[in-house]
Amino acid sequence: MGKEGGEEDALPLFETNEARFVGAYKVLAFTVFVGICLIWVYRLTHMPRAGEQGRWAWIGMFMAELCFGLYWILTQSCRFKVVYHYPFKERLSYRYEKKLPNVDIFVCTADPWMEPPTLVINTILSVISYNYPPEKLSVYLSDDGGSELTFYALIEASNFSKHWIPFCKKFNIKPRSPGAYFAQQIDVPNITYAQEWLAMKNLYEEMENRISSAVKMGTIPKETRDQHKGFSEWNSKVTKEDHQSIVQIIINGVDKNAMDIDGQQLPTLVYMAREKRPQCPHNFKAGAMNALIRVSSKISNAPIILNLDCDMYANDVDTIREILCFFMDKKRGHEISFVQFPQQYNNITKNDIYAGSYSVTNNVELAGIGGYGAALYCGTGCFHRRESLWGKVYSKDYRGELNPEAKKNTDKTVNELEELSKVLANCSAEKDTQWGKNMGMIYGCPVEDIVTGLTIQCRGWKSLYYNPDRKAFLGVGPTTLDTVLLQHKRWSEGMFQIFFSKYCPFIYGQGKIKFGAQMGYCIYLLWAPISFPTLYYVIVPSLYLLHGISLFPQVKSIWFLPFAYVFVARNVGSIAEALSCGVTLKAWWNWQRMWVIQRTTSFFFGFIDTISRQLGLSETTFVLTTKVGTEDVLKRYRQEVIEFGSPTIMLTIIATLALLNLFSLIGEIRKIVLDFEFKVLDQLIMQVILELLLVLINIPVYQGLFIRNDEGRIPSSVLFKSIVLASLACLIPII
Ligand SMILES: O=c1ccn([C@@H]2O[C@H](COP(=O)(O)OP(=O)(O)O[C@H]3O[C@H](CO)[C@@H](O)[C@H](O)[C@H]3O)[C@@H](O)[C@H]2O)c(=O)[nH]1
Ligand SMILES: [Mn+2]
Repeated sequence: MGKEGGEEDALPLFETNEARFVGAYKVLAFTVFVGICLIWVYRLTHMPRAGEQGRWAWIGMFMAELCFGLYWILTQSCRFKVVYHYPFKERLSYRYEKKLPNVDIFVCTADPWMEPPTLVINTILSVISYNYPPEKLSVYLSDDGGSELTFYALIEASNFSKHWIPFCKKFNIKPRSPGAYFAQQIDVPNITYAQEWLAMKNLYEEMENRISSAVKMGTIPKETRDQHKGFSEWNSKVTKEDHQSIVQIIINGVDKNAMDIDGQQLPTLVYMAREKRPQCPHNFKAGAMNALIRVSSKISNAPIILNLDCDMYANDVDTIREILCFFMDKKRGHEISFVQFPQQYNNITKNDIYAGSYSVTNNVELAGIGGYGAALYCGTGCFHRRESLWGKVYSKDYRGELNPEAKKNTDKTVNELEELSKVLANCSAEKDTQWGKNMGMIYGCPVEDIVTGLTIQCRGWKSLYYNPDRKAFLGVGPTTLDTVLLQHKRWSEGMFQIFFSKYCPFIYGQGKIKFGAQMGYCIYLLWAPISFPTLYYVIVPSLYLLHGISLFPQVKSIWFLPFAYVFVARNVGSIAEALSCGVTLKAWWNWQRMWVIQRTTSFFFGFIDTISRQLGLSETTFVLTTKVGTEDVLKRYRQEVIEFGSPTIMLTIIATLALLNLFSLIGEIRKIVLDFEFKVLDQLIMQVILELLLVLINIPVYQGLFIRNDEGRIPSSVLFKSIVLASLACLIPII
């Protein structure tokens, strides 16, 4: 190879390109910015004088538009810096195949009912069969549910993996989550494949049945129980909230007898339920992750860690090799602390009814923040360098070698390792330490991921966002409106809390991360307060319309132009962005509905809860996202019919606002038609258009209120309350 090999060695392992059309976008953004400034000028110069009707409403409109405008500016920096990375995995294999580092994979689960064990083991099976040397792979499951059923499912999965891994490798199948694999249509290339496919499918279904019946009956088959010593950890005293540490090495990868049916070595597989005591705060997922970091350091101690939620199976087989191209690149690799993949779901419907595809967030915003070297850590689908996650500060001399010989505890027996690890999973392991502060995941915030990523970046590390064509991980997206709203409430609340804390990117990150990245973070951190201008815009113009008072310029006025321009340019731009991300126009429309609904409910309550926590009135909680639904609910989801479900306050707000918009639009139309008040139209046209758009967006809400009679409609108690509330609002005297 000689000279050629030398040249080959010098080539980078990945390349980074900037997105096209950024220049054109900047021009468009500039014109919108001018438009926004003109709107502000109009509001200031045309304000009704003291004593005139509508003065206060006008000031409110100005404040709302000021907030929208400033928020829009925040969303620009990331759009100026969108980059895409391309790894060269052939170069990696060519150069480092013999020196590949060990990789630890952490999967977190927290409840066997909301996160069924079959779902969990599908994720485990998808990663245990990665196209990567098995002796270098260790998979850990953290079970915050402390459930014997999950442990049992993991034992079943370990037995199944002995068949599954050879099958995957023999036919090079994708994806390697058996559930997802058998659910897809496949072409059968030959008879051997067909036979083995069928045999494997049966094996999988038998296992699935055993697990579901164990879950249904709440008991574990006696023969399995007798086979594994681990079950002795569960006695009548063990509950989800109160139990000792349990660490069970189910497959010990260093044991030469741990083989699959083809005689190949198996990856290590570990079950962990950290100690939980009512008096000791467990810090939710962050606590689980920190326990995993410590426990794994005793068992496999790999320099690279992949973190996954239990519903996120690996969809590509070569992901580890791709991210190693980033970490092992000679020039830039050593600075990189983590590589984040987008959070994507495999159950998104064609028109994305709950806006769960995050297409624009994933393809544009996150890629753009990544362009500033500060990709956000989003909790799942993220590969970390163990050292930086542990708390190391980046220094210029750091070489970033991923030692392939990292210590594996070959000299200790499984029992010894388990006993050592249990101590590290105890509550006392963190007493008087920096865990949760400067080490591992940060505590005290419902979005531990974002704040942890930020602290890592502020220790000098870079992070990279990677969104490959074939999706690397796929999870289960929410299938009811309730779930979406609760999830977004947790997120908006957690993120606003960061903004308010010492971790505010503009203070904590000052001088440490780029200004563009500081702005990028705030797009999300300010979700909660953006609820106020939105609520204002949804409520006040419609009340004033009812009373025939105009809050916008007339069509004939020159000031009509900036409003019209900003409205059209923003929406055309946003549609173009959406279409370029490959979504349908209807999906874009559905996003607008979710945008209004989330801002007026989830984000609003997120705001209230953040404030009440600041005042010490409530504590941090973590409401798990449900990952299962009844057949009936799933059917409606597939038909893209919104599942309104139970009578919550949030639902009452949604219905009340929708009715208010409807009442004011009907009132106005009535006036125009009955009283021939066409001249009013000229004055009020913008308000009428605003109401019309809101009413059109809310059509599914009216259907849920008045037309539908399935289980997912809006309950009649909510209908009643919202009619009363909206009518009362119409009677409010206007000042
Ligand atoms: O006490 C807990 C609570 C949650 N989890 C796990 O955390 C993950 C995320 O929970 P989920 O209910 O699915 O929340 P999502 O909103 O879907 O999660 C996103 O947002 C969270 C922060 O709000 C991050 O922790 C997640 O990684 C990110 O995927 C799941 O695997 C849970 O099993 C625990 O291990 N322990
Ligand atoms: Mn989730």
